[in-house]
Amino acid sequence: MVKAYVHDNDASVDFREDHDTGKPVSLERLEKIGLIYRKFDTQQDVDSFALERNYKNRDIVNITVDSFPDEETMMSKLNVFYAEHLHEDEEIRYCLDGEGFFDVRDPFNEEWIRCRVQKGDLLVLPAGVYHRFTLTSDNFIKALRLFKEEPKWLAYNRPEADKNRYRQEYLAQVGL
Ligand SMILES: CSCCC(=O)/C(O)=C/O
Ligand SMILES: [Fe+2]
Repeated sequence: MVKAYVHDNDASVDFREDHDTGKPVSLERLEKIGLIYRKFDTQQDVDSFALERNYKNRDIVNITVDSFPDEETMMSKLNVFYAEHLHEDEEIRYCLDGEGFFDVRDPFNEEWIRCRVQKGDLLVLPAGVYHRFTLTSDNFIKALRLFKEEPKWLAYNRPEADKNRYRQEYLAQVGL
């Protein structure tokens, strides 16, 4: 079961730390904002789930200190992932090893909901949801990224993306 909780918004502490307010977030609340969570132990289960949802492409990312030539390059990549953004396609992320934090902005009250994904955790992020990603203090994740269309990573940052068509559609879908 994924651990999800309200983020404490403490910008004075490294974003890879837990930032746990102690306020848990239920799967029902995640579903209300359009997220789907599944725990899958086998690749076959992931493949069937992806096929049901018409996913065509995938890649594997390994993000760790060794993936970068130096600390500065790593931090600049992490800062890109940590900027609040949306994508125009629904996307699946499945944790193969290590762990990471997906923070998802609750559109009803603007709280950040932090999901700690670990081996076997799968998240579906709907198109248009504002979110960000970071490694944890372990500095390692191996993740399968599944794409409905081409395997490209195009991020649209807030606030410019507020007027994006997919943002508007997302808000309508969740009832706002
Ligand atoms: C662990 S997957 C890499 C991050 C990513 O794909 C994403 O969409 C971050 O927002
Ligand atoms: Fe993203």
